[in-house]
Amino acid sequence: MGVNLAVAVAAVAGLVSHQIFRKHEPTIRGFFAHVLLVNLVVAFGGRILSHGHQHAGPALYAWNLNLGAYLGSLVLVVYRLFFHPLQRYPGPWLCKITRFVASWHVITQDSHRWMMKLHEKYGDVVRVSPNELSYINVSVVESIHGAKAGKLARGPFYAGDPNRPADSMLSTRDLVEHRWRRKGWERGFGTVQLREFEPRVVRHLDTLVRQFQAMAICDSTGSGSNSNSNSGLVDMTAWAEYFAYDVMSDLAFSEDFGMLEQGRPSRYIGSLHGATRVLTIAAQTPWIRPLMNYILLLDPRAKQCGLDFARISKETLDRRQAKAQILAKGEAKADMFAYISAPGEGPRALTQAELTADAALLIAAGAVSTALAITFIFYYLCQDRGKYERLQAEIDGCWDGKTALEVSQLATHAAPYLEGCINEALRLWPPAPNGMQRRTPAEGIMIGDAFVPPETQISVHTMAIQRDGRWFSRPDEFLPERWIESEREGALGGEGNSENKEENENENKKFNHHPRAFIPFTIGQFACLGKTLAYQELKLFMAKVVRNFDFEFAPGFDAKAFERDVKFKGTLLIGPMMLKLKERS
Ligand code: HEM
Repeated sequence: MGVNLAVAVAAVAGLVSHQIFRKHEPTIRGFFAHVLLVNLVVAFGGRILSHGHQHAGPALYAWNLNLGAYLGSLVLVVYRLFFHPLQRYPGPWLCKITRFVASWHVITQDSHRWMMKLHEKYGDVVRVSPNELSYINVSVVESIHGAKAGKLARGPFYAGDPNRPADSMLSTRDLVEHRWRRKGWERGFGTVQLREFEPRVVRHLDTLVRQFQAMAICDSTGSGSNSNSNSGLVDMTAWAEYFAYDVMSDLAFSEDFGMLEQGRPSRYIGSLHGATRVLTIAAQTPWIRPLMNYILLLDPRAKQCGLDFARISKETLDRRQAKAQILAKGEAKADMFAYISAPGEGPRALTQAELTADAALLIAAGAVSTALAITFIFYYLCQDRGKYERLQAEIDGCWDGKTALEVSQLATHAAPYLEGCINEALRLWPPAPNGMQRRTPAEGIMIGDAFVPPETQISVHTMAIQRDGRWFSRPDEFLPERWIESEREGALGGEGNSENKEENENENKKFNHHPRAFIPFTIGQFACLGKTLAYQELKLFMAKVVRNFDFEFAPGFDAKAFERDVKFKGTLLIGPMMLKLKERS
């Protein structure tokens, strides 16, 4: 009886499931409804077949229940492997069945490397989860993220923390809502605003230089100017963070955390780092979200960090709103928040909860990535003295070190090598290395020459495309020269997949690079709003610091281990980078 029933139910369930799911992946609710349906069929069938065996009742029902759940899952597995609309896309079979594999790599914090390996093995498109595709071909970047991707909303990854009182501009998944909220933000990032903000960035750099001078070993004597036995040693990871967070809190809210002055991190950084791991895992795995509160009970530290982060963001907003009167009268300098919170053309005013979410986003989005980029620039420059000296010579030629420093002195034509160094660090280690998840619309979409069904998650994997030898020759090497047109001339044939004449010419350059495969800030409607500000900060930082100091790895610092230990937690996560600094005479 049991085997016959199992076969009959599996066949019926298979047919029904195929009809229900044939166009797209089931939602979690859909899956449970499906298991329930199979259960009903099993229970009903079991009841008929058990007629006359009254005593077997409860045991038989339990058996039916198990069988129903088992068959329901089995049918889903078979469906995902053989009948799913994405079944023809390559990928590990376990990833086709369950999202848990991808989630596991987020838990172990190595998802960026895992994704790169998947692309190496399976090629341009990989089915990384039952309902998710990752791409690395340059020809689809525009369709997924660029001008042609207007209908692609952000994917469920962005739904994030179920406990959050409101969405920030970044976590809003509604296209219309995102568009009008982003307009408010854009006002704070205009050319005029950035010019006004510039002296404030330089002021923080002056504090940093003073602190480094106090730690530096005097160049002329070679002896320490500081009695501390650690004199001359700095942790660039930490100081880059102090700089980036102080700048962002100042530009965003007209106050700074005082990290550069005090030479130690504020609680804000600790709470942000502590809170993001669980949030990233939850973002990756939608079914975990309802369980978030229970998971946090197992990790009280993460829970406390989350609460601290929310509290500090709220306090910052409260202080800023208390100052609003003064700012309105023009007695204090405007900041980004003045623009974001000003009533715009949107259909309604932002709620207090939305403003708090945006306040947290403003500092976190602005500071983390900039700090990472600074550290990686030093990571590569300290491995090659020739590159360090070339950059130093270029900066010496742009700025005398005495007059006020302005970013206009470091424009691309004047300091191309500096820009090349920044681009290479962002190419090799994009702070947000994994793809920016998008969801296909209800009618599905063409990506390249293939139709991708409705409600599928898709993205271009940033780190994998930026390290692909077809788009960047010698892809794992730090070569700032590849961004300087005159130095890209040369004999080496490229390996690029050319699509037109311009790209054929590109292939014959010595350092082949494909501008459309360089997407550290992503592109299109969700592109980074702070890109220009980020270049401004990075250029000013490098000019001030490299003009005044020489750096090398501290004795005993293991550069290979530093790189090997880079992890992913929403953004990259790196360890301390100890450098020895020396003031230039
Ligand atoms: C090297 C530095 C930076 C990098 C590599 C970077 C990268 C990115 C990326 C990849 C995104 C898309 C995120 C997503 O869709 O999930 C993004 C969004 C964003 N970034 Fe940046 N960013 C940097 C610096 C900054 C700075 C200095 C700010 C200033 C506040 C900023 C503000 C934003 C904002 C507001 C968004 C959200 C845009 C939207 O939702 O429409 N970023 N950034």
